[in-house]
Amino acid sequence: MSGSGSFGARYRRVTAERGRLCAGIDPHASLLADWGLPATVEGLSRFADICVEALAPVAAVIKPQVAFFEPYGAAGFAVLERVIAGCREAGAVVIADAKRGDIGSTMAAYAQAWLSDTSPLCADSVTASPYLGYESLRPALDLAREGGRGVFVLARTSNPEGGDVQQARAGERSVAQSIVDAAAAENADGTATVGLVVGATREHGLDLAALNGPILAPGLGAQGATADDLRTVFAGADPAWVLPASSRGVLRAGPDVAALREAFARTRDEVEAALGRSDV
Ligand SMILES: O=C(O)c1cc(=O)[nH]c(=O)n1[C@@H]1O[C@H](COP(=O)(O)O)[C@@H](O)[C@H]1O
Repeated sequence: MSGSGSFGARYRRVTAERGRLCAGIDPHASLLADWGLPATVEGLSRFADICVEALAPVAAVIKPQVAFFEPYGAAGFAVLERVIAGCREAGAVVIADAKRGDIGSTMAAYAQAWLSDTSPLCADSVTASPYLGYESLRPALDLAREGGRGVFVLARTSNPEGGDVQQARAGERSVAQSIVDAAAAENADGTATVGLVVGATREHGLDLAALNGPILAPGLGAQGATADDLRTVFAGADPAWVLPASSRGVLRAGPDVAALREAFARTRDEVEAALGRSDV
């Protein structure tokens, strides 16, 4: 899908209106305890409802971390379905942080789960690992493009161990740069179907200038990156596409809905001030 129905067009619209910060919904057991909630599906459900109420009407992008719903089995997935639907209804773009990656024929089923209207888990986009080979993600990339959705592909992750694989040389360039280049080639159609994940926690040495798609940048807050760091880490990228993400850094302000929303707004304003705008 191209033009105003593309993922990129929708992403640009909503981030221009609501600002560039992705709010993570990561129901860690320790956060549930801090919020006075039990580590049960009822606790998870209450945590999720508070997050949706506080964040969905104000955040441009929301990223529920699937891993924290999985330990509760089918009941956890039912809560996740509610989170995804509630955030989308309130106008936020949802990234299901599932980090899927498998051989192509299996990847097609993951794509159906996260990117097809027929699935109860359908989101606006999903995170994916290209480390079974970028082309193994093809079924997800194609389905996303068809439906005006997106795939955020891991390039250079925020964790210290990521460099072992991602900074390895693949001929003239690093493995991570080869992922960036594949995504940029894919986005030549102007849809911005392929986003990247590039951690905000360290300088990455990547050339992101030709990407023409969103760059999810986790690591703000709990992992130590600051809004000011964004200026240097993403100096070579179009700031309109940079999407810093914070989960625990914002969530620690809960469970009060107003306090949570205020923590989100404060972080978003810091990010906006640090990144500046190229498109207004
Ligand atoms: O894909 C991601 O979102 C992701 C990629 C990455 O490189 N680093 C990273 O921290 N994440 C996710 O971003 C969130 C970070 O959470 P906080 O450290 O609490 O802000 C978690 O859900 C991580 O799984």
